[in-house]
This record gives sequence, structure tokens and C-alpha cells, in this order.
Amino acid sequence: MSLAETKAAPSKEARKRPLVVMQSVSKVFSSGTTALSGMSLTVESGEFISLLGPSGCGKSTALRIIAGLGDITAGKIDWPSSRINSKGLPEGDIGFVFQEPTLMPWKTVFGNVYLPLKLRGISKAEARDRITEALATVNLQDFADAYPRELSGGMKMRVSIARALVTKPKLLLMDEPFAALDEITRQKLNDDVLRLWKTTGITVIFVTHSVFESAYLSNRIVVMKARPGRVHADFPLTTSLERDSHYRTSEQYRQACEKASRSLIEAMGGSEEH
Ligand SMILES: Nc1ncnc2c1ncn2[C@@H]1O[C@H](COP(=O)(O)OP(=O)(O)OP(=O)(O)O)[C@@H](O)[C@H]1O
Repeated sequence: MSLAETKAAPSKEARKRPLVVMQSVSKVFSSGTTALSGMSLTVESGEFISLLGPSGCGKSTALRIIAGLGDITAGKIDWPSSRINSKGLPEGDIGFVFQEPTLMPWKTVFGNVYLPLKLRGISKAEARDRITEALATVNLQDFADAYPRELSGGMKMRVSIARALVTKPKLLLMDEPFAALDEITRQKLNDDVLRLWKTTGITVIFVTHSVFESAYLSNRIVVMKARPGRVHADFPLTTSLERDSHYRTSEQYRQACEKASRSLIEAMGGSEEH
């Protein structure tokens, strides 16, 4: 290895830096609702984390804080691998996919995916290759000129994912992205997201109510407890199997679902006998 290469390579320490470190974060809204209290979470590069929890336990609030979209009442949040702007927020390293695709109906697929680049002052000509690449990642390369009204619910969500990916973020935050879709479409999109995770090396935090979805997708599950929201359990999920249709019917998947389900029931204050 030449000296130049030695210098260019990130140090071992830099490579190992986490993407997000939340330390005892609390969030109280002006209404007086305490959405989070003492939430700590460290997100390492390359992880696929499912944030699983009952309705109203603060999953979306936590995700928005991780995205730098909401201020915190107490505690500390840091993005050790990101460039931090003058407001103390990470710049450009985070993509966000919401529950609704939130596409502009008057713009084509291309125009919708262009938006984050346009906001950064990048011309359409400069952006073209990146948009084409992002659309190809979600298998929509042939739909660049289509309008949202011409797409199915699943395709609209894939456009939304392409829009989140076009800036090449290190971290992809997904807030119950497939909750409104039918089961078969949801399973297909689960496979798309897994393929994306494996091929790009992106880190994913995926909010879901679904034990089955979390057990299928993630290599780490963080279960949240409600009122106020905080981490109840945090465990890795490893499997020797490829996550595909065979995995869905395997004993390993059944056990993963059981573990996540048990933890969720505990977080909700119940017991298995209930
Ligand atoms: N902007 C806001 N102002 C006041 N209270 C809010 C606001 N956003 C969320 N909350 C409250 O904070 C708590 C946590 O909400 P949040 O949406 O983060 O939970 P969640 O786990 O994502 O819920 P769900 O699974 O139903 O989407 C809830 O009690 C909610 O009503």
C-alpha cells in the first residue's frame, strides 16, 4: 500500500464510530405530554434496527429526533460520523421515509425524486444520473415519466424510498413505511429493503408495530415501552438462513417472532397468560 493510500484510508477508530448516540434523551411537548424519558440508544454503522413498540410509545418522536427534526428537552444526542452544521445538526447523511409516500401529484416520478437534490441547488442535468440510479435501486427505472396517480400504493412507496436514497445517506430512517399496504405488497417491499440494505451497506432504523416484520427484517430489535417512551429491551437477531420465503416458514423465524412478541407483551405491561 502506498503512503497516499495509507493516508486516504479512514482510521480504524473512524470506521468504528457509531452513527448516532442518544444518551438519556427526554422529550416533553408543549402540551405537557412526555413522549420520551431517559431514552438511550447507540446506532452502529451497518445495523438494521427495528424500533418496535405499542402505539403512542414515542417511536416516531425518537425517529424524528434521530433525524435532527425535533429538539430534545433533556439528555444528549450526537452523530459522531456526520458533518455537523452550525445548528448542531447532522448534514445530509440521513434519509427519511414516512408512513405516507407524500409525493407531489403534479410532478413526475423523476421530479419527485429530484426534490432533495433541487433543494441543495443541484441542477436537473447534474442530478439525472443519481436519480436514475436511485430509481433502479427500487426497480422503477422504467417509470421516471409516470405521475403518482398512475402508480400502485407499493410503487408510490418505492418512489418515496428512492427520494430518500438519492442523496446517498448513510442512515435510512423508515417510519412504519408499509403499514398501509396489503400483506403481499408489504412482503415484497420488505424484500426490496433487505436487498437494498445488503447491497448498499446502508444503516436502517425501521419503526414498526409488527413483530413479524421486525423479526423478518432486522439484525437488532429495540423494544420500546410507553408512558413515557423508553427502551424496554434491546437484543440482536441472528440467523444462519437467508431471509427469504423459506425463512418465513422456518423454526428460526418462529423463534425470533416469539422472542420479539414476548418482549412486546412485557413492554405493554402484560404477561403471556393474558
Ligand atoms: N407534536 C406533538 N405534540 C404533542 N404531543 C405529541 C406530538 N407528537 C406526538 N405526541 C404525543 O407523544 C406521544 C408519542 O407519540 P409518537 O407519535 O412518537 O408515538 P408512536 O409510538 O410513534 O405512535 P404510533 O405507533 O401510534 O405512530 C403520544 O402520546 C403522542 O400523542
